[in-house]
Amino acid sequence: MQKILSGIQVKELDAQHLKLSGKSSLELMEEASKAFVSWFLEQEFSIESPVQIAVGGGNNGGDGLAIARLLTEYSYSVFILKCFDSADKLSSDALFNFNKLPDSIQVLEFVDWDLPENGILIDAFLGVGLKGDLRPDAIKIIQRLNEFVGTVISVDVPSGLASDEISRGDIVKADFTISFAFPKLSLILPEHAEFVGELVVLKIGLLGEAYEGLHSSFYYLENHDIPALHKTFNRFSYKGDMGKILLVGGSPGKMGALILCAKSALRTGSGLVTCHMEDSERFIVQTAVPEAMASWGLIPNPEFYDSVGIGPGWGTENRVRLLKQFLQDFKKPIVIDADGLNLLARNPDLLPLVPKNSVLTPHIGEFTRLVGKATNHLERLELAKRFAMDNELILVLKGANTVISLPDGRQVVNSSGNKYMATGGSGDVLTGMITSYLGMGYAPENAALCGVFHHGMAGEIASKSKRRSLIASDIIASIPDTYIQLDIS
Ligand SMILES: NC(=O)C1=CN([C@@H]2O[C@H](COP(=O)(O)OP(=O)(O)OC[C@H]3O[C@@H](n4cnc5c(N)ncnc54)[C@H](O)[C@@H]3O)[C@@H](O)[C@H]2O)[C@@H](O)CC1
Ligand SMILES: Nc1ncnc2c1ncn2[C@@H]1O[C@H](COP(=O)(O)OP(=O)(O)O)[C@@H](O)[C@H]1O
Ligand SMILES: [K+]
Repeated sequence: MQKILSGIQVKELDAQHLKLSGKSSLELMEEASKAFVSWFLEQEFSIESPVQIAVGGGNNGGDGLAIARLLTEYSYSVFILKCFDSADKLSSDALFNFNKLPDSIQVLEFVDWDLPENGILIDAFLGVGLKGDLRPDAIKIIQRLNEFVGTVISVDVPSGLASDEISRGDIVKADFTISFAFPKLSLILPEHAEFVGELVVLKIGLLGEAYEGLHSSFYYLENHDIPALHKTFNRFSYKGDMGKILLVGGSPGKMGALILCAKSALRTGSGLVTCHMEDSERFIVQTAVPEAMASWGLIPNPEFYDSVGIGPGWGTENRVRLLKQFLQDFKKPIVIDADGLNLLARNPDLLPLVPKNSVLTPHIGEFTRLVGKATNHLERLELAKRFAMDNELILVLKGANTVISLPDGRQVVNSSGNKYMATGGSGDVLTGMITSYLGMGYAPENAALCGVFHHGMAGEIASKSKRRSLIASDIIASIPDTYIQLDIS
């Protein structure tokens, strides 16, 4: 997994990397710009769309100038919007690229920019070199860039966004942010979602010795990390190897949550799924998921199960005794979600009974009730880290970039998923997936990482054809494609 570095560390990395690799900063700029252009070409933006590039005086602007030159090689008509005073104020690498601009590129003074109605705006005004509060002239530029109605693509970070803290005020509102090597921490904070748009991280050769030497407790979970986290099964595997799991949840009017959870566990690979619910509700489970078994009343013989997921749609009335009894009897890691978490929040004496390395999956509301209130997401992540370490639990804080806090203090930021997954029942699907992996004997950390990643990826696959029509069942229907795309048997 790639480490996520702070803005200060990024500076340190640049300097160290150039020293150790023998590369020049100009070579690195060319590499980043080429990676950007490859991504740009993959999007198949119309060649008819004019491309305006807002260029600042630092190396972020330098990237913009190199991108301009490269894009003309692919027949795009490119305009430079000069957001710097004069060429002698450019950083040396930016100046080099300014002097290499082909004649076909028109360079416009920013004040003369006649805001077009459409096309593409590449924002290479300010990157991670932003220091302190924006100067008044920069604020004006950002406000005007934000009047543009076409597609806005920010290079490295949306201009005006600070790298390590919560930013407010004037920041470019991008449709896409194309960052290099690893995401800067501020790009994954929900407070910044309206500025970052869709986050794309492109690999450039910045991840050598210098990068290895820098410490961070934040990691970024991506496609290529996933196959190694999976267990393999052989041809003698039988349904017992694939895990016997119990899902406790549902209540009158909320049986859908348990049903989605059971279906998703089965699609993830569970061998044997039993749903535990109130007596009166068992027929709906048996009808909706014939592959699952039903149980009600007391939980007989809990030791039979390899893992257990508790909470989706369960309600909180008259549940404490059953939960307490169960936690006293069951010693293997489990998954707790939704009303299971609400019960823990109301009965903190139960928390020490939760088996070590269990996976708790709150959304922000449940997190606030269980762990505490935070004034911003950075503070919330710090609370999450402490909670996971102090209780020796794995805390999955759900959201646009779900963050998995591990008992050893590492915090893993998920890269998969999209806004179309913000739909009722999508969390229940995740609970089924993580419980399924636990039941298959995955280490709890790997179960949480695989569950979160595959869930987001299934959402992405489903949304290709569904967009805002996506419902939680579509996520379940796309779980098989995640195995196919990641080549997992
Ligand atoms: N890691 C690297 O070495 C690479 C860095 N690259 C690019 O370089 C960027 C960083 O470049 P720099 O360090 O030159 O910094 P930037 O270009 O991000 O910022 C420096 C510019 O911002 C202006 N500025 C700073 N604070 C300001 C404020 N408060 N109000 C108004 N203007 C302000 C400065 O006057 C200067 O023009 C990255 O974001 C990335 O785009 C890429 O070339 C790829 C490789
Ligand atoms: N904007 C988003 N981008 C990516 N994933 C999202 C987004 N919004 C929600 N999700 C994911 O969808 C799921 C929603 O879970 P939850 O809030 O528990 O919903 P529910 O209670 O309806 O099941 C989480 O896994 C979350 O990470
Ligand atoms: K930028």
